[in-house]
Amino acid sequence: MDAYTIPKAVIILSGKRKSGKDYISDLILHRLGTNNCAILRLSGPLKKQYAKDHNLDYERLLDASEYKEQFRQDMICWGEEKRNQDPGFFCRLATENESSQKEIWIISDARRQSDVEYFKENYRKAALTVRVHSNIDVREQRGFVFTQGIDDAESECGLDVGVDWDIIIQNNGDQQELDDGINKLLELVSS
Ligand SMILES: Nc1ncnc2c1ncn2[C@@H]1O[C@H](COP(=O)(O)OP(=O)(O)OP(=O)(O)O)[C@@H](O)[C@H]1O
Repeated sequence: MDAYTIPKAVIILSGKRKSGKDYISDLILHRLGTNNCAILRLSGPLKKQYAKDHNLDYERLLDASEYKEQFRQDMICWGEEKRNQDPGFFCRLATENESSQKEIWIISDARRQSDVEYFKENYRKAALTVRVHSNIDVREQRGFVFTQGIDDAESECGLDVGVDWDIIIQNNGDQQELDDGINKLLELVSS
């Protein structure tokens, strides 16, 4: 087993659409360095595993093609089924690739209670939960448009309540406030 298969820190990011999860994941990665740290996406392995199980072209499922649209609904159902059988299924897949050899993981897209529980249960001492918060008007300036069926679904609202976040990062366009949040997080990572 590789020395870093057990990470030193697992930074679990959650936030609404266009709150800045990807943006902040990149900032954290930049601060910690790619030698030590990697971004792991929970949404990535779903398509990969679906393609594998159904003998489909993974690359074509990733782009904005008709091909993907043909399978979208079935892929969503398949994902739900897998998660119902095994809530940690996609979390486990996301942490089984080369990136997970790094000693610090940034999970950039936790969406459900079961995602947070998975990492807290499996990496109890290393897990740090982070909520990225942006006001609705700021999110709208970044292109957010409320979409029924997405923004009122579990995948968007599952973590609105019920988690005692270790850190809440405010990402409302004030650089100092954002830096303060990230600095506080990095202090926890190194403590
Ligand atoms: N502090 C910031 N300064 C400048 N641009 C920002 C900042 N935060 C976010 N953005 C920009 O806002 C847009 C949305 O951010 P991002 O993609 O990180 O959000 P997200 O939470 O990952 O969204 P989604 O859930 O839709 O993937 C991006 O273009 C990003 O570059």
